[in-house]
Parts: sequence; C-alpha cells; structure tokens
Amino acid sequence: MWALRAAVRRAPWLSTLGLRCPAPRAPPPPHPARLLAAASAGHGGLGDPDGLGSRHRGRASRPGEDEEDEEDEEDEEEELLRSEPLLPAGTQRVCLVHPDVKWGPGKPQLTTAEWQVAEAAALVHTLDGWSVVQTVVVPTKTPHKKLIFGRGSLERLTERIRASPEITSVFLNVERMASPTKKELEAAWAVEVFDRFTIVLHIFRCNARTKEAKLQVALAEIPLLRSNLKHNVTRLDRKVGASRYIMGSGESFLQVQQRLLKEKEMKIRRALEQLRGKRVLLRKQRTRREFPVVSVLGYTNSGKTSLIRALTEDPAAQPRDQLFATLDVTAHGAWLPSRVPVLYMDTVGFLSQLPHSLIQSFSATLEDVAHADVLMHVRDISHPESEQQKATVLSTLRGLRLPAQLLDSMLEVHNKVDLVPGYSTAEPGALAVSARLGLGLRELEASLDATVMEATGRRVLTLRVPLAGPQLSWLHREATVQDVTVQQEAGAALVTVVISSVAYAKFRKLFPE
Ligand SMILES: Nc1nc2c(ncn2[C@@H]2O[C@H](COP(=O)(O)OP(=O)(O)OP(=O)(O)O)[C@@H](O)[C@H]2O)c(=O)[nH]1
Ligand SMILES: [Mg+2]
Repeated sequence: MWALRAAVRRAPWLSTLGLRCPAPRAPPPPHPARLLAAASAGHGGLGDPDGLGSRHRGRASRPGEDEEDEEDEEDEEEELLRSEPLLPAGTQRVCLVHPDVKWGPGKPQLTTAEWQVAEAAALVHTLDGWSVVQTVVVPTKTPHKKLIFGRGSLERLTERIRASPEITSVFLNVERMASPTKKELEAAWAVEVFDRFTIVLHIFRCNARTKEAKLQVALAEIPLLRSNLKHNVTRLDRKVGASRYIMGSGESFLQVQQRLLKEKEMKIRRALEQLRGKRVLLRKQRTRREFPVVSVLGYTNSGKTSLIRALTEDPAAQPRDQLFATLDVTAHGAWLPSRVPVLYMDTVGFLSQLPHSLIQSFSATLEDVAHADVLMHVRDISHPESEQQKATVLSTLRGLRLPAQLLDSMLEVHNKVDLVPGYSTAEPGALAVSARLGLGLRELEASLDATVMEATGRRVLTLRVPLAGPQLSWLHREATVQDVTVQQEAGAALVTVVISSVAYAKFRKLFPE
C-alpha cells in the first residue's frame, strides 16, 4: 500500500490541492508506481493544478509582480478569515439545558431526549477545557416562543442556575437561538448562553485546516454575524442616542455594517468558487487517469478515518476521539486485491440537526461524494443510536441528490464490532469490521473490489500479445496487469489484466485481432 502512497506524494497535483499526502517508507514496486509516476510526469498538466500552465497565463508580468499579487491575495484572505472568538477562552463548567419537546411538529423523530443530551455532552467535551457539570431536561410545549420554556419552567430553571455558582455558562441544546433570546436568558441566568450552532461552528473553526474548509466555515458564520449585528447596533443606538447616520453618506451605521458584511460574503463565495474550479479540474484529472474513487462517509466518530488508515496504512489519516475531527476531504491511495489502485476519500462526518447553513457551506466539499465511483457508509455499530445515525446519514445523502445507481451500490460497513461481542448482522450485503483490530478487512477489500469493478465497467481478461510489439507496455500503461506468462517459442505472452471497457475498446482499435 505504501508504494502507491509514495507515488501519490510525488504527484504535485495532490499536494497543491490540499490533499494530505504521507511520507514514503520504502521504494515503490513497479506497476502502480509507474502508473502514478506517469500521471505526475506532466502529460495533461497534472503538475499544474489549475490546468492553465501558470496562474497568470495570457498576460505578461513584470518582475516581482506575481509575488505582490500573491501577498495581496494572502492579505485579503486573512481579512476574510479574521473573526471574533465565538466562545470564551479557558475552562468552562457548563450546565446543559435540553428543551424536551414532547408534542407537536417540533418533536424529534427516531431519537430520545437521553441521546440528544448525550450527543450535546459529546459536543461540549470536544472543546478544550470544557466540561458538563449539570444536565437539565426541561419539557416544553413552546420551543419556538422567544424564551423557549413556559413561565413556571423558566423560573425553576433560573433559580437552579443562579443557585449553582460552579456553572460558568449554559449550553441550550437548540439549533439556533435568536439574539434577543440569548440576551434575555443571559440576563436572567447571569452567565453566557450558547446554542448548538455556535458550538458546532466553533468546533468546525478549530478543526478546519485547508483554505477551503476555513472559507466554508467563514461563510457559515455570516447568518450569525448578520443577526448579531442588527441586535447590537439597535442596542448601541438606544444606549448612546447617537446619530444613526454616518456623516454625509446618507447611510446609517447599521446599513454600512450590513453592506460590509454583504461584501465579505461575496468575496468568500468568489474565493470558494475559484477553489471549486480547481476541485472540478482535479476530478477530471482523476477520471482521465481512471483512478476509481471510493467516498467514505458516515456519522461523525463512526470510524471513517480509522478505517481508511487500516485499509491504506496511511499515517496521514489521523483518527481522533472527537466529533468533526475530519473537515477537509483528503485522498488516500491503496490497492485493491485485484491490484487496481484506488483512492479513498475521507469526508466530513454527519450529525443530526446539523445547522443548515453549515451543511450548505460544505456542500461543495460533499460534491466529491457525488463524483465517486463507489460509496462506503461506515457505521459505529456499537453506538446505541446506530439506527438513528444511519437514518440521518441516508436522509442527508438524499438531500445531496446523488445518482440512484451510486446510492444503490453503496457498501454498508458495520465498524467497531470489537465492542459488541458475538456481533453478526442480518442486513444483506453489510460487512462487519473492526478498524481498530483489523478484523474483516480482507472481506471488505474483496467486496470493494467487486463493487469497484462493476461500477467502473472493469473486467479481468487474459490477452495474447506478441512479445516484440508495443501491446504489453500499452497494457502496463492503460490497465492493471495482474500476470504475464511468456511463451518464448511462440514469441508471445499471455497477459491477465483488469481493464475498463473504454480502455479495452481503445486496445482493440489500436491492435485489431
Ligand atoms: N473500539 C473501536 N474504536 C474505534 C474503531 N474504529 C474507530 N474507533 C475509534 O473511534 C474514534 C473515532 O474514530 P475516527 O476514525 O476519527 O472517526 P471519524 O468517523 O473519522 O470521525 P469524524 O472525522 O470526527 O467524523 C477514535 O477514537 C477511534 O480510535 C473500532 O473498530 N473499534
Ligand atoms: Mg474522520
């Protein structure tokens, strides 16, 4: 597996586009290395990530101009990514307040308050130095009202929080809290109050590594900034009684701030659009090179990164016991048992009630999922809410409007079986594995092999070719050679290859029987 990774590392198109590449540990064996080396040798501009030969093709540049442009771009990018902290620094002892909606349309389906609380607590524990010191589940019939709870419940809750000096902040487990609600609850409880959106956004901010992920998080923040802005400016106006208009401009302070925010949003979108262009090119290059792509997806913390690491032995795949450890789509190379090289794409994990603007801003990243040849859905089978997690993943995938064929051929992997003694699955086609202990991986690879072959129209053929002709090297270049038996007297060789239907048609055209 390492050899392919070594070759992947050398291909500049991968590293330039933010795909993490591991260090090689040993010299590569012949075939896949040659395949990828050919890919990085410059045919079709693989070493040229934007496919244009140069960032500024088409215009002459004076000495130093490129560097100046780059510096300007960096400054602008820094400006776009500059943001106020979402959460206070340092230790926080949190009171987790969960509004339990028992009736009506707001009542959550398929889950229980107990598990929603467990998931909220896991989000808090993901934050450095944060812990949950109290958990309160408060029934409510009015989750959409300004103060979320009925008067009596709110009074009891307020008393409890005020009587607990160890509490330094409250995590109110609602998707979004309007600014006036936040202010009023903070005034009543005398501590800061955070919603799910802010907590998840903060985790995303901390875990975003690449430029694209950072910009996506910045975009997801815009609605929060917008609602805070309105509230803060109105309060400021009221407090200082200042003129609402900026001298001579005819624009109020609020309008100026709103305009600036709009401009920021446009710039982020533009920057993302540019990166997206590169992503499309990368995809085209991958298709041209015919690397089958397997997108690995699933609920957050289900073990996607661990499984990729187990399949590829790639140390760049870094699993962590954390929600949303992976935010950037990364590619990791390996071989299938048929010796076909494959790229595993590690993706962002899913979560129930993930704030909508976050899903939207990450939709470009998730597009990679749609352009895979095969999907692999990794489930944490030891999790008590495994079924609900599966339902969340499937409904998010439906929202991505993936090709039906891709969804139908999705492989379901039941991970963490080491935590469920005697586990066996009744689900047809599902494979039980333990990424941690390496159980079931050979069966999984065999199944992936068959699925990739089917999905990419590849098949195994044994072809007879003359030893003196160019056929053998052509097959080495364009297909996966599994075996060569030389028939010296006949001056020929029997070559067993895995070949796509497109490549086979080309072969026949070039070398008719
Ligand atoms: N016991 C056990 N733990 C596992 C197994 N696979 C993964 N884990 C643990 O589960 C946790 C999450 O693993 P990751 O691979 O980071 O999960 P992920 O799905 O990539 O998570 P996100 O990137 O946050 O969405 C880590 O602590 C892993 O060590 C397994 O087969 N058995
Ligand atoms: Mg991960």
